[in-house]
Amino acid sequence: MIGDSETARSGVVLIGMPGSGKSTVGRLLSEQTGLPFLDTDALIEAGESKRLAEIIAHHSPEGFREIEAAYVQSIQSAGSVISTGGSVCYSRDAMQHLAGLGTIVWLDVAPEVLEQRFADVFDRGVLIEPGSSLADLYHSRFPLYEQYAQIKIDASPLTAEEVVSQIRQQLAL
Ligand SMILES: Nc1ncnc2c1ncn2[C@@H]1O[C@H](COP(=O)(O)OP(=O)(O)OP(=O)(O)O)[C@@H](O)[C@H]1O
Ligand SMILES: O=C(O)C1=C[C@@H](O)[C@@H](O)[C@H](O)C1
Ligand SMILES: [Mg+2]
Repeated sequence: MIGDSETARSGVVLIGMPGSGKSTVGRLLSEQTGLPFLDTDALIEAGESKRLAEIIAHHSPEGFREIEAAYVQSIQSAGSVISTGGSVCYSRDAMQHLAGLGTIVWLDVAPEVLEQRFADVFDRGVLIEPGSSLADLYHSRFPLYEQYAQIKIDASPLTAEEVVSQIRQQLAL
């Protein structure tokens, strides 16, 4: 667990698997609290003028991770709600930077639930080895999300509104 300064406490950084609800919950939390909202996937797409799936298709997984880490480390907005991409957990530097911008909240959603949320994980542009399942990805990323999270929400049985409510309760927002 890293990042515990006063500045870090003023914002919220959502991490977790693709489809765990980071963008949905982040937008709702921003609407309810009035904190500005930033989605790192949108930041990358705007900066590269391409859709994520296209960017991923044109780079190696390591290449995409470097691009993502550079965009994330360019963010200066402490005190915002920041929804990240699921793969940001691979960059220690990016995670350390995020820890300086807000409390890191992990939306933990079981792979069986994630599978119901999108038909084809490969269409979505996720960094997953061909032949691997969402469950494989979940288990390989679990220790990374766990390492960086300051708060973990067991979000599998919750609606997006309930997740927002738990975050607001835990952070007194
Ligand atoms: N708590 C929830 N319960 C049910 N469905 C949800 C919940 N949160 C999000 N969803 C739905 O799951 C899908 C994925 O959500 P979302 O795009 O917010 O995930 P994400 O974590 O931002 O994914 P990515 O890492 O790909 O950006 C959307 O269709 C959204 O409406
Ligand atoms: O979990 C992942 O591997 C990804 C999730 C998306 O949010 C994007 O950041 C990108 O498509 C990779
Ligand atoms: Mg998202």
